[in-house]
Amino acid sequence: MRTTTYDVVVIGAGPVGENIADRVAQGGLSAAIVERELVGGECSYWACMPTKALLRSAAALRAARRLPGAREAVTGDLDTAAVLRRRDSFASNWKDDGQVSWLGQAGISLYRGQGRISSARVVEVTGEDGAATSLTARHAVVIATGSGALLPDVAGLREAAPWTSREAAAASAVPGRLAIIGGGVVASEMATAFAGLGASVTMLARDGVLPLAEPFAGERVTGSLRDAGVSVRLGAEAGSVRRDDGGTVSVTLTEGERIEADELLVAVGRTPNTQDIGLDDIGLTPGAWLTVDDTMRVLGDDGAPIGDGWLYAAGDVNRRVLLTHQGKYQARAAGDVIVARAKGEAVEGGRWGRHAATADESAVPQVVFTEPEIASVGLTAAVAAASGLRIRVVDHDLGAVAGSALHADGYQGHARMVVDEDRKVIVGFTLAGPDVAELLHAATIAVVGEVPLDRLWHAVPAFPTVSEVWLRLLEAYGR
Ligand SMILES: Cc1cc2nc3c(=O)[nH]c(=O)nc-3n(C[C@H](O)[C@H](O)[C@H](O)COP(=O)(O)OP(=O)(O)OC[C@H]3O[C@@H](n4cnc5c(N)ncnc54)[C@H](O)[C@@H]3O)c2cc1C
Ligand SMILES: NC(=O)c1ccc[n+]([C@@H]2O[C@H](COP(=O)([O-])OP(=O)(O)OC[C@H]3O[C@@H](n4cnc5c(N)ncnc54)[C@H](O)[C@@H]3O)[C@@H](O)[C@H]2O)c1
Repeated sequence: MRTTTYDVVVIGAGPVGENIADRVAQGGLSAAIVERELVGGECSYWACMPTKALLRSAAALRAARRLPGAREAVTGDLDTAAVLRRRDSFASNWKDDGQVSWLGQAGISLYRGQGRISSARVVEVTGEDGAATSLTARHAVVIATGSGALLPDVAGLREAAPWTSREAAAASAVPGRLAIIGGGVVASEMATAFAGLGASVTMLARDGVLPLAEPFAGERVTGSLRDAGVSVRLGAEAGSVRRDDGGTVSVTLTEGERIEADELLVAVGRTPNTQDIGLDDIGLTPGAWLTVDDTMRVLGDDGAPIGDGWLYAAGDVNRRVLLTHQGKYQARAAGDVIVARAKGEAVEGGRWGRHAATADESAVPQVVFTEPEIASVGLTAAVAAASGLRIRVVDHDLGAVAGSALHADGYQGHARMVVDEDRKVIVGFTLAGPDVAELLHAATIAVVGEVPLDRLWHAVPAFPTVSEVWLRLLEAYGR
């Protein structure tokens, strides 16, 4: 077996693995990355990028139709084939040459194949041809293997060959009828996308729509999905599934009703890609999420770092936050701390230190690209209250802001800020409305910076922008 030594070996070349390898290379260490599919991972080819491309054209069309003058210029329907072609290009036609050449420029060595930890600091790579290579890491091995779609234990589901988010994101045609099990982020975005592309969609949202967001977010998305013709079945649970010889899928609900569709998308969460990466050989459980400290070092059952601290895990696989931008934030912390430890430099792993992913706890931004868009950061009122904070919730009608009225006739939206009354800082912020995504970062800065409310009065939103909602919220709060 060929054996090579690097300072750092990363398993998984998704957005997180790529960023860690880049960070350690920039810090002067040598890095190898192991990938079994496409360099770029889930986000580039089957998740963030293609799904947002599927959503964007219909959103632009809706926006034009909200505006007199522009509305009259819209004379046709959405061109589905053009949307799918644009999606293909955003998925780089499922080819990774661009990202492979980026790795080369960054000085990172790529090994294609399945990576498996065979002993402390050693990763064995098995290529498609069965040939094995052994990579030894002088300083650290990083697991950045991501996650895959979770299939719930529903009778007949696997045999019915359902779509997961991968098949939905890469669909080459729009099914006439699409049933969706789930009510979370993937289910809501894909119901929006496929309804926009002309499918007749039924959504089985057992636990509600966007149940982890502020309640008004799920209510508004449910309302607009229904307006778009989606049958949103709150509380409905799939009992069994069957696909007949003609290809029709039937989902029998636990209460007995049968729903028929041409395709069935399952979107009920994720499972970690840790099944076959050698965890058993180092005292960890295959198939389990990995637990890490704030510098992304993997912890054993005893709460202590594995071995002398040579093993790290970042991104989806550690379950802290299943989002690309947050995984890349972890990657910057992990990459930099690996370099610092290798060079014997001080580690700043305390709260908000440069080597700690502190924001994962309570300052995570997310945009759900539904209609309306849901943009949020930090804690919901319910979570903040449950965590023992003394909070005050301030709400404002986003449509009542001059900038919103100009943005679109009949603009409907809502904004909520959650204030920690003891510290007089914002701990949560949620916006629901057309095109609110780009408003989010101001709220993220307020939450991460713990900007006192009396200072926020001096951050004056420009007139007439939708951001003026900040002033209205402060006025409602009072000073
Ligand atoms: C439908 C969908 C839409 C999403 N949209 C968004 C969005 O809009 N914004 C956002 O922030 N997040 C979004 N996410 C979440 C985002 O995709 C993930 O958080 C992100 O991809 C995680 O990155 P990662 O590098 O940890 O893992 P991944 O992207 O899963 O990459 C892991 C890589 O490791 C490889 N790998 C796994 N095991 C091995 C092994 N043993 N050997 C070698 N290689 C291996 C895999 O092939 C893969 O390339 C979405 C997720 C889904 C499912
Ligand atoms: N725009 C974005 O940021 C974006 C878009 C898509 C996905 N993502 C990320 O990808 C991850 C996966 O998304 P997801 O939607 O699969 O997971 P999710 O955790 O957001 O939602 C899963 C939903 O399925 C429900 N559920 C669980 N088991 C069920 C069952 N047996 N039957 C019916 N419903 C069931 C849950 O209550 C939950 O509401 C998320 O963590 C999300 O953050 C992000």
